[in-house]
Amino acid sequence: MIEAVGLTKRYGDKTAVYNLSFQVRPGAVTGFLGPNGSGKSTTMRMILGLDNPTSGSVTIGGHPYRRLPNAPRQVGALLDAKAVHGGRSARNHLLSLAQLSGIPARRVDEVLGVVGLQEVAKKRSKGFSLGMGQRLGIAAALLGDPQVLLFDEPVNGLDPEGILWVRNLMKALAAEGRTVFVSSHLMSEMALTADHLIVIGRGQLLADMSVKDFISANSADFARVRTPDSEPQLREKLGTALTEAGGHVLPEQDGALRVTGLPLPRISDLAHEADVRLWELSPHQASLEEAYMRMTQGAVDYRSTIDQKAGLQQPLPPGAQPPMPVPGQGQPGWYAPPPPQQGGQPFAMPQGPSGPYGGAQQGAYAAPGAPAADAANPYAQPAPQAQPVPQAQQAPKDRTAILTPQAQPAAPAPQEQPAATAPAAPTAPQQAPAAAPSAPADLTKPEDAR
Ligand SMILES: Nc1ncnc2c1ncn2[C@@H]1O[C@H](COP(=O)(O)OP(=O)(O)OP(=O)(O)O)[C@@H](O)[C@H]1O
Repeated sequence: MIEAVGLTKRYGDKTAVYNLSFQVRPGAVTGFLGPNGSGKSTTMRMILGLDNPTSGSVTIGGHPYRRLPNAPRQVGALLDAKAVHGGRSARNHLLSLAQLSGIPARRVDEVLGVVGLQEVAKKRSKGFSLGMGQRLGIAAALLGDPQVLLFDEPVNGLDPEGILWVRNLMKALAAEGRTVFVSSHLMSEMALTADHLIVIGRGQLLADMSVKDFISANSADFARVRTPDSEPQLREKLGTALTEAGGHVLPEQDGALRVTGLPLPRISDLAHEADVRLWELSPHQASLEEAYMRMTQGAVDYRSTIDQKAGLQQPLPPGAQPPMPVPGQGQPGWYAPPPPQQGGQPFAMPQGPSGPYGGAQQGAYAAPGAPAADAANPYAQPAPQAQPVPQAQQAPKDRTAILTPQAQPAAPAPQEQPAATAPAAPTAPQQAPAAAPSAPADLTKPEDAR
């Protein structure tokens, strides 16, 4: 298990990570989400002992990474797939890492097969595509057959088959009881891969809960209603009737109406009473992407001037910044209204000390995450029989917490103390292995070797 307690990292007057407390449990894939610059890589670097926390601590199995006995056998990571000596072949790169750690050469060939690089094992890695580089980085992470794995954007540059393979690899690793912590900006992929989510914004914890709970906590089901395009007055009429009946009505880009707060039969009845014909009346559920956007909108630092989130976000006045998310309500100004405040809220909202952003609180944790039951996914690729893990395998609901800064997204106050100096040593997980591994798990072998 990875455990962070009050983890804070400052670079001069820049607070990259502030008072982060969370646990990443074995037996589940935990997604690590946050907008650009929110502190994910910094957090991962601190977990791996590549950066010193300014305050707080993070441990793996109860020890800081640098004090772990046989760290490379216990922890594997993909942080920067480009951190490879380009003049070396893939095999020689892995071989040198293995030799540094006393890992037998046969394990190198195993992981090359696992990631599908056996055909290009003797080619220099500087000629590798982005996706091939990612595969090589994943191979390095698997080299020591570790129980704890960290992947920073592992599907970056992978083709669809590669993405599917990584998805199944993550799940298979978790199903074996390993701790899998993976960051990604691909929400659709995270929705399919992760059991649990840790979401940060501007270095602070925003949510710590199952994917399912995250979506229901940050979105609401809604109905799409369309009236005949040729008769805009009917749309107006229906909108008025629905609003008067207590519905929340917002226009969609294609001319439909997004309605919340009214059940579908009631919408149908109201349309009938208003003598408005309908071309569409359909139920919709928000996606993880939509829930994530809603949760993190106020914590986004870098935004295109022409980006209006494809109609999801209500336009702000010129120069206005969206407010930080509100606990249990997500981001104000988004089409999906807040989830029910009473009875329907699946997470706790613990209180805690104020932080530089206005108040970050420590999460509440309960039972450990349940291991996924289905260990059928092969690591080796391609993964022709791979199936998405059903929602039922998600982490238990009671291990949830939502933590939200309450005030301004302004920069934290300048710090009095100098930034901690990052250790000069490793820059990539490939430098991790240091000890001989025990026999690798069967699932890490290529299919044809089993
Ligand atoms: N060595 C450093 N010196 C100064 N500032 C840094 C350093 N490393 C990171 N930062 C800053 O800390 C913040 C968090 O950066 P980090 O790379 O951890 O974010 P991230 O969530 O991984 O972003 P992305 O999704 O874009 O990869 C950013 O504002 C970044 O500029």
